[in-house]
Amino acid sequence: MNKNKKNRNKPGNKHNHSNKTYGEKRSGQTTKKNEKSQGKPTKTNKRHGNKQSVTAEVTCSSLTQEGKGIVQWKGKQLEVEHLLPGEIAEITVSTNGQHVHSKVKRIIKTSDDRTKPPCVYYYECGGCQLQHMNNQAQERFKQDTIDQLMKPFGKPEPILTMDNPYDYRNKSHITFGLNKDRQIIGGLYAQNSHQLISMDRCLIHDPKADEIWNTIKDMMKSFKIQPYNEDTGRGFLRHVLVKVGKVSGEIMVVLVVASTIFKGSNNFVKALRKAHPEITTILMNVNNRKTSMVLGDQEKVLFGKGTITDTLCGMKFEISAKSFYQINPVQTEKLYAKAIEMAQLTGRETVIDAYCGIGTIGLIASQKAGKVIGVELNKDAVRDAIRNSKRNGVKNARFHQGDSGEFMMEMAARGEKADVVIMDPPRSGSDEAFLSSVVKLKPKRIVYVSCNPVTQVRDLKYLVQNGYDVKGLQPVDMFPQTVHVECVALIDLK
Ligand SMILES: C[S@@+](CC[C@H](N)C(=O)[O-])C[C@H]1O[C@@H](n2cnc3c(N)ncnc32)[C@H](O)[C@@H]1O
Repeated sequence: MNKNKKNRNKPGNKHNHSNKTYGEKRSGQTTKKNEKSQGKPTKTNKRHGNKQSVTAEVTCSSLTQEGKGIVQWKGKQLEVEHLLPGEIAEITVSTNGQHVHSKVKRIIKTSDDRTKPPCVYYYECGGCQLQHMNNQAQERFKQDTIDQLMKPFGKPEPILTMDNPYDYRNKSHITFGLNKDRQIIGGLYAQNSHQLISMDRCLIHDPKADEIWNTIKDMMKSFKIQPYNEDTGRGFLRHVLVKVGKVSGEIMVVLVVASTIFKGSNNFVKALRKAHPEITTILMNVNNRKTSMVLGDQEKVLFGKGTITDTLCGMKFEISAKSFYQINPVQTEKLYAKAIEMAQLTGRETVIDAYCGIGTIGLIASQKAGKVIGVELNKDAVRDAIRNSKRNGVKNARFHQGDSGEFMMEMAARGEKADVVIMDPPRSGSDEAFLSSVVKLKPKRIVYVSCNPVTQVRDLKYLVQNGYDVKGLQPVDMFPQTVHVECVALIDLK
């Protein structure tokens, strides 16, 4: 599908930008001196019921943490997607009495930070938010975001960026549906919605993963497989998840389906393997619940061993469908190297690897530690961690399944000690149970790895109020083209 035509009028297409000022374009209109900072309503466009839409000329002053441009309009601060600081633009402002929504209509003065997004789906899809910024501007934006958030704790190091900031994702997740002509389409959802954007390539996915799900989409018709419809609950194939071992080349395909009966599964697997002999395992995951979660509980291996193996920091890791594994292995090696350097291990320490996933950080750290204790909620990930420990010949690591907070409380209650806690919680951050038991255990050092600096700041505040000092902060760009940024913090007992 050629979307170039459709995108011609979107911001980011340099040929579309006019350097004319608003005043030049609309000669004869009066401008008041103070209008610039307030935005200049130009005309009322439409009125539907109490919904009203106007066009206004605005100047973008700065960016929000979500990468949206901040502008002033009629004394209000608006957040406008895809607008950059210093840019002057015509925007459409829609109000319904309660909510105000604004959108770029035309860019009048373009920032030097702007680049043409290489992805033709960028302005529809919700996956990336920063493709309209060049690499330097993305780096500056992420550094500024971290510097601002971390101000109470000191100055972060320069962010570790990625040389080739595309094709990096080792995990791709695609949804299927029908278009208005009832043709099968596959793609990603538009931002904050369940509107499926039909696409054939995502530029941050591994290219092989995209080839595979496109083959699956093309096979669906001949195998009479209907995409699942969230509203009616009818249909069979909900999603395809592809995991790629970037070093090993092993590939896992997970067909997420809505029912346990997969008619013709043998022939389907045979045909898929014929088209892609590089696939090393195929699973069927049954998700028959009304949920936005991708994977369900039931899983059946249709071909291969059901896991893939990959190499990270010189160690081999087995990865299950449901286990967490960092999605950008190039940057993960930098992140882990930094985290382990911050831990300053001498070979004697007891290290807790909390929220350990498949044991990656703990097993890599075990080479420099006395003993590693890993704790993780997900059963499959713990099973992987134990297997990974054996596979790499690690003798000084143990893994436990359970809630990290409860595990630490029990450790503290038993009077056990830890020298270093490495923690890497999900985006929601840690919890008081965990943090208070860390404070009780009194490790001399905590290394906090986070993919959400906002919750990390909250947790750092708790630790600082309870006897710890933040001694180092290292941002890492694990998710180029998106607003997300990873940060690792070194925290020492005062
Ligand atoms: C960001 S991942 C980090 C995994 C691992 N450290 C890595 O680098 O691959 C967070 C992990 O925390 C696990 N998790 C979430 N809540 C948890 C909890 N309350 N207790 C223990 N683990 C939890 C998730 O299953 C996930 O594997």
